[in-house]
Amino acid sequence: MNKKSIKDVDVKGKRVFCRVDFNVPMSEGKITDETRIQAALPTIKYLVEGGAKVILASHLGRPKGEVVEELRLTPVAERLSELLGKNVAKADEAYGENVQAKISEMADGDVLVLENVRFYAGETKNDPELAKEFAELADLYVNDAFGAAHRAHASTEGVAKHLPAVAGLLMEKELEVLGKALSTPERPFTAIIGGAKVKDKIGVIDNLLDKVDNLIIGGGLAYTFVKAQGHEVGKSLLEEDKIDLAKQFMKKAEEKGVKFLMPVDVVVADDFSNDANTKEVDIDSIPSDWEALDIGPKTRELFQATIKDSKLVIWNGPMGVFELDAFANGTKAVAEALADATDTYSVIGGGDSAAAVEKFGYADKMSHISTGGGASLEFMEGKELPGVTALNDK
Ligand SMILES: Nc1ncnc2c1ncn2[C@@H]1O[C@H](COP(=O)(O)OP(=O)(O)OP(=O)(O)O)[C@@H](O)[C@H]1O
Ligand SMILES: O=C(O)[C@H](O)COP(=O)(O)O
Repeated sequence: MNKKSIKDVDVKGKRVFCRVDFNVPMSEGKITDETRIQAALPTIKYLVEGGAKVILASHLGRPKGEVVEELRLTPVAERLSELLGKNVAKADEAYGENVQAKISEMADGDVLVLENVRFYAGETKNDPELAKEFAELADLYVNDAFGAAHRAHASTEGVAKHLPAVAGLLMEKELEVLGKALSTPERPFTAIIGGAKVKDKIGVIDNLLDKVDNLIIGGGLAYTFVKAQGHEVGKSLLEEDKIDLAKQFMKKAEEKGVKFLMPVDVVVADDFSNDANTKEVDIDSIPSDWEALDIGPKTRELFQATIKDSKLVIWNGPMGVFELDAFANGTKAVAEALADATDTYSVIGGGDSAAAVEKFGYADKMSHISTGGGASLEFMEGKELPGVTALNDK
């Protein structure tokens, strides 16, 4: 990585404004998945042990510039305190006099969690005044929020203009793993792209076609490709305006010598529910009033065999509606194959695929699960991440 990290600077006695991604799923005031808090611990511990005054900033949800009681970071600060085994202070604001006063009382190694930065309208607008307010609080800026690095916001980008700005350990690891995978991949290199819409994956498919040996397409977006191949898709997800693009992608794959793998059979249902009537059909036999909600058994085998023969696999997006048990087998089969393929370096591109791997109990068998959904997708598209660009070069 050509950006400075916390290992390149002295943190002792410094007030450190550390942007983390504590955007965790919550239900009735309880954290339902603390992966992102766990993922931020190495940097927080490094700063604590290094004698910094650790000021943590994060967003939670999308409160749109207003205080939303359910989106306060208080439960996160409480959980962090348990995980660190030490007192963690919490501010009810993210800058200003009260926060300054709290910081002035901090001893080296103390931790303070600021309030949700998205309670201020200036955050998502990347307001320079808000960025300056954040900078006023600290001597050093650390960005460990890989999950929010694709956002040019005041706490992810603007603040870096006013302070020495370096990456945290999670940020560094994410960039190293994803960067290495895309620049010097071990081969055969396979990308598995699923999820709901072609529209969301155009950039990533286009960029990966320049890099991979095999491209596997599954999930709801596959049916636009199936239609482009000339098959009927019934009531399956279809983006009519992307059929031509799907054809172009298949042509590009052929020109580049990329093996393009699509579902050869599917599980169709007469309703979008666990109780629907279902059947397995070949890809050229989707009934007109049924929808394909998962890949079928032959496809599972085909995809699993390709995974087994790969040295590196990047996976983004489920193969079917994995939230419903009746349509989870395809996604489960991919997760299982990755878990079994001990010689294969497996990179899970965050979001729903990460949730699926967790759900099926294979998380600890994966080589790397990214904490970024949108961020990892933009990285795989080859886009610059503003939160990374803003950091100081080595
Ligand atoms: N065949 C299908 N028909 C309808 N929906 C599907 C199908 N296959 C998968 N999905 C749905 O796609 C959704 C996931 O796609 P989406 O593009 O939102 O997430 P993702 O690809 O994991 O991206 P992110 O990383 O941003 O979460 C899931 O909710 C899943 O149920
Ligand atoms: O959950 C995420 O992907 C990140 O925390 C970014 O959140 P956002 O999409 O609300 O900016």
